[in-house]
Amino acid sequence: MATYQSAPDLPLYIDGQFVDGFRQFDNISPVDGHLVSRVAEASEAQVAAAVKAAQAALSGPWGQLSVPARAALMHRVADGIEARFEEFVAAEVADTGRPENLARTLDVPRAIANFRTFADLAATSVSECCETPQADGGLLFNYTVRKPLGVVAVISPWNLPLLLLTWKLGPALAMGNTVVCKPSEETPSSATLLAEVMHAVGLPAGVFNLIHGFGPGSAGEFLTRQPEIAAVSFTGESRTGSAIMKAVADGVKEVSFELGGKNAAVVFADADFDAAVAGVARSSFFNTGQVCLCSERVYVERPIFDRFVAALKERAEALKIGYPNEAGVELGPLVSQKHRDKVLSYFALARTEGANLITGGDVPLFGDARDNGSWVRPTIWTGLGDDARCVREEIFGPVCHIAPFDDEEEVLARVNDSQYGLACALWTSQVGRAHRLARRVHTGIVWVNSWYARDLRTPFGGSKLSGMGREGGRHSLDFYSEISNICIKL
Ligand SMILES: NC(=O)c1ccc[n+]([C@@H]2O[C@H](COP(=O)([O-])OP(=O)(O)OC[C@H]3O[C@@H](n4cnc5c(N)ncnc54)[C@H](O)[C@@H]3O)[C@@H](O)[C@H]2O)c1
Ligand SMILES: O=C/C=C/C=C(\O)C(=O)O
Repeated sequence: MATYQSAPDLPLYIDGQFVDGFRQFDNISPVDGHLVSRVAEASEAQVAAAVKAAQAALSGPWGQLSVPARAALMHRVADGIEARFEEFVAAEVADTGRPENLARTLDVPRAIANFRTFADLAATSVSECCETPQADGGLLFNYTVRKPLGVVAVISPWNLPLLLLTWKLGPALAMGNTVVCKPSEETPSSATLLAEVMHAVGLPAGVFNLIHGFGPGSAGEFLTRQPEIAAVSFTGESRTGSAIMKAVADGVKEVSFELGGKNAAVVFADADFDAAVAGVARSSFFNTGQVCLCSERVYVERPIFDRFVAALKERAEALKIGYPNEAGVELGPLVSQKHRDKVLSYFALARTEGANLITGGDVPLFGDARDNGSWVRPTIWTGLGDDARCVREEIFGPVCHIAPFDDEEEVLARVNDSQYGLACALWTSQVGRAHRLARRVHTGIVWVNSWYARDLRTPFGGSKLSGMGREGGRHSLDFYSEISNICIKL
């Protein structure tokens, strides 16, 4: 049984040593506001030291390791996470208040899979080659080799803390880079536990470094401004991506951005109704709506609109909200009071914009310690126009707006009318329509009769304000390595 009571102070991990920061900040539970831990904040000098240690490690034993040897080490990291599985569950629950079952079935298993998948992909990847006959009868033989980029800055968000940190760490390390990681200030616990696993596995000092702190004017910004970093892999808000892009522009650093979204779910009248209701309830309220892929916009074909709204209302009101270790709990709190204030500001905005409130729109009163937490109710609106801010701006909470539509061309235009382009879920029984629409939707990812079903070999990422680049499968191998072409005249 995972426990999520207060933990000890959380240190930094720099050059193979656990060290204090220049000051500490509080890590507060979103369940009931209790102090989870005090966290070391890295100074600019400590961030610079971490990057220098990572740079030095590239020319040490780590830089001499073969791909299979690195892959074997990644598997040992996965073994280390497995061995401390319940501690990782407790760490994610302590910081996010999520249901234990979610951490046990998604977050920690995916961290293990992230290391194992990219260890195996790196160890089995092949390079390109070609032969070019010459006019003089000679031959040119071209082949490519993958080299590490160097020091990679890994900056991750709070909504799936361990999953998203390891989604980057797995391929970055498997491809021979060294890393300096800056997890979100909201969720430092599982990253710190991971540092203990890395240390126990015996990664050479400087290969993996962990700094805690905030963004602007703190560890996050300091990291992006270090001249020695070769690339930044970032997941977070679109505006943060923009700030990081500016910070690394002068150095022309490589960036991989997985940013925000305002994703649509489209339900046609011919869809499996019960599957679509269950699927949209999941895609709108999963992880309390704190997933960049969540459907905050739902379009339902007019003949089933009223029936669908009623059914989704019933599902939302049946969701079990409760303590992380309660049996059957499905929804936890939002990650912080600050984030709840943002979500509540959209609840108020919706009233101003004239939304019909179908359910939710407020804070549940428990009459216990949870009233000091960051809870909101799952919320459904209808009646807003496509130009409403609540229909255009990312809210990042358990909320969706449902609108009717009449035909494919209309709904396609409305789905694509967004500054984001991350994900879309289509619910229909017509295979031809599914393929036709899927290729015309302007998002990096389209699910048909499903949502957040993942194969780690597939490209993941979005367009427009949703990001730059793709990670997943060989796309991660490509991003986290420098490819050189060697041409030999035979
Ligand atoms: N596309 C995806 O795969 C994906 C996944 C998860 C979250 N997100 C997005 O992330 C957001 C929620 O996460 P969040 O609130 O942690 O995002 P955020 O951008 O506020 O913070 C993300 C990380 O960046 C750091 N940071 C903030 N400002 C920085 C700066 N100027 N320089 C360097 N680092 C900085 C933060 O400390 C944190 O570690 C949502 O918009 C969500 O859509 C996207
Ligand atoms: O909140 C965004 C979730 C991103 C998920 C992934 O990057 C993944 O499942 O690999």
